[in-house]
Amino acid sequence: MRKITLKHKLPAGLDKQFADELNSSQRAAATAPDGYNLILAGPGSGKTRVITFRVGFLIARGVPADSILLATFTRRAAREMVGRLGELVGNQAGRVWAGTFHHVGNRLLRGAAKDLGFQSNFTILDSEDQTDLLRLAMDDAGLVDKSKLAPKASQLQHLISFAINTRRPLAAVVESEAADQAEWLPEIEKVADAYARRKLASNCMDYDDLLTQWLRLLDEFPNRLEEQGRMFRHILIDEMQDTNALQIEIVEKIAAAGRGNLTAVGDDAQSIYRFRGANYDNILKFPDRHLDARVFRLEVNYRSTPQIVAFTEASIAHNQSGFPKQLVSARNDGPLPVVVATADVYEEAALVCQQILEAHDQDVPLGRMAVLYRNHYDSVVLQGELLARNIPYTVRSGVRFFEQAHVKDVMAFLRVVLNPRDEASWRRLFVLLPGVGPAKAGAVYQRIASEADPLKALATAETMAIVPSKSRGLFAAFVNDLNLIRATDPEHHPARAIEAVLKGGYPGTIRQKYDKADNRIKDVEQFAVLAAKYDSLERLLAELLLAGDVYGMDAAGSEDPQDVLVLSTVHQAKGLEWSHVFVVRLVDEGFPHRRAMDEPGGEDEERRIFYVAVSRAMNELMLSYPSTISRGGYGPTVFSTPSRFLTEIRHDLYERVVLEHEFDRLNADDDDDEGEPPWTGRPLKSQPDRDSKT
Ligand SMILES: Nc1ncnc2c1ncn2[C@@H]1O[C@H](COP(=O)(O)OP(=O)(O)OP(=O)(O)O)[C@@H](O)[C@H]1O
Repeated sequence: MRKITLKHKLPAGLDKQFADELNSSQRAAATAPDGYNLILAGPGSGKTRVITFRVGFLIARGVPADSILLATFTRRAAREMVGRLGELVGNQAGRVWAGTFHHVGNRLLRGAAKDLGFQSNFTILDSEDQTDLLRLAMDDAGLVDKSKLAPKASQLQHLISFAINTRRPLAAVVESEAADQAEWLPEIEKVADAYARRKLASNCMDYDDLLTQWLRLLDEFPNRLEEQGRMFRHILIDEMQDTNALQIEIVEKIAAAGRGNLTAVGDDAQSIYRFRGANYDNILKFPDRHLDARVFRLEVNYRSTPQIVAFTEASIAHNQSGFPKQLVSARNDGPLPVVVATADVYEEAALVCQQILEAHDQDVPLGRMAVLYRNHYDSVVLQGELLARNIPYTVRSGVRFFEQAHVKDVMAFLRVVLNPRDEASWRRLFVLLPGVGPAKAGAVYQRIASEADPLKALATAETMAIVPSKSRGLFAAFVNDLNLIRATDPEHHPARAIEAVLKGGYPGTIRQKYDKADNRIKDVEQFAVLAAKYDSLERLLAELLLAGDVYGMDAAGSEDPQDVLVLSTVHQAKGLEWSHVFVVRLVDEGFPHRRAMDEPGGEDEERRIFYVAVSRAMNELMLSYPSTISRGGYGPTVFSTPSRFLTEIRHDLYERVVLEHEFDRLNADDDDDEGEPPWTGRPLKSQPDRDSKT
């Protein structure tokens, strides 16, 4: 039969946009022929731009927009790409299947849930619902109250989810991720089964099901596989380096069943989500899995100055594996990255704040600057300094420090000791005890409120009578903790008071009540470090809490409420860029993360995290580390080792800067060069510390 090919016209101006906005390698990748394509690209090389243009190209070539699947790492990325795509192809952009794998899985499963034994109106469990259901499953498996050493719900959740996302047997995951829990394996497996049964019975799916059930559909229902193969003529995956085994199995199955059109975009050197099950091999072995794959390389960095690019490339060159790339900057020269050693964490915080304010005085908006760190708790002391200096900031890596539940709990301990009539704080503490709800908490407060010494009144038989009998032991321990906290003279030594909180029963409460307990406990330790700067609890509370509204305020001369400094873990900074980037706490015990170093490939993964951090900077990059660190406020102070990620870099690729104190300068002999510090460099003036240090 004779065929007529319907020709589609490129929308007006699209040709010109391809010519004006893409360089030749970007254009070649965006307009690649059908088939398997891998676009390997360094940081700042326009990956987002290229993948968006490729979708635009496909639509312009006549591929129906609703037959394109564009899988992104975050929903925000999908929104941004669809917005940009709209500028290229108009309202067809909204018809593309763009979103995270979970988002797309959810849409597809609604129409196919019945095949899998679910109803199409299945509910998606949020993480709290998940924990509740898992606790019930633990009960089914006889794991509740069995032993204090038995795995907790949050740990089980992680292990079950990790096994699913890495497509490994649960037993192997328990062995490698939680060897100390291996004796509980039979129970853990029972919990996993009971949890799955309960989800099915209650017509609920968790996030992982949106992928596992999707894959099940493809594996067990050949008609569904064929349907999806037909439906998705082109599949594009952004951030390929952070996909997990499950995600890749799904898309590769669909592509193979359909037309075999799969374009993956990513940077192997930015693969940083191994802890969530991402598999570095997904990108590294793509050419091995698809022998006919074309590989495109984007090697022009539009983001960073040549100095920053040279530094970042010198860092990643120390990794053992990865695709070789030759990244060049398209920008004009800028200053060398700066490396500064500070005396301690307080000086580091003061230095970063001062540099930020100076850049701000030179018209760099706060919103174009970011402070990045490896661990969320590394930001605590800095947050204290920012609040004290009225510099507005937002924390991408989570809730601002003083708004977190566990920090509020610790504050409540301090507050009731300082002001035993602080009802809200008492109530907050009482409900931390098992069996005490808001009503009982109110009754206990009423009982002690009228007493001359409410704290003393806590220990009386009348008060105890209000507490449920099973909680009395813990209540007595809590009263004991409060007395120990009071004995530290918290009014003058707030750090000692926080350390007393840490020595009492509260860490146990954290483990019982909250997820990520270890990190929360580290937060509280860092809170003690911050508090050691204060010799008055009242001032600490006033300075840190009353300044809590500083977000979006017209502080530091900023006129735009959105113009706030960004604080972020490196992981949360993925894909973003700022004019000025400060990477802090670069000590060998923290960045690289100590735990990661014990795992095979751990150092390379940590170096990739460092690479992501430094490659966020467009114009200026400052890297700092405290020469001494202490665990708690009054804990022993030890010398730190600068991160290997700094010391391994060729010295001419950065500028070492020594800190000079203003008062040193005033007193110094004019040209006395004797006793030069071992690390010499351009002196950087620092303001004397606030006089609050104890
Ligand atoms: N051809 C180009 N001409 C000029 N600027 C470009 C070009 N391509 C990309 N850019 C700019 O370079 C910067 C980095 O681009 P983009 O964010 O897409 O990079 P990326 O490869 O996704 O980076 P990363 O992987 O580091 O997150 C952006 O500011 C973008 O607008």
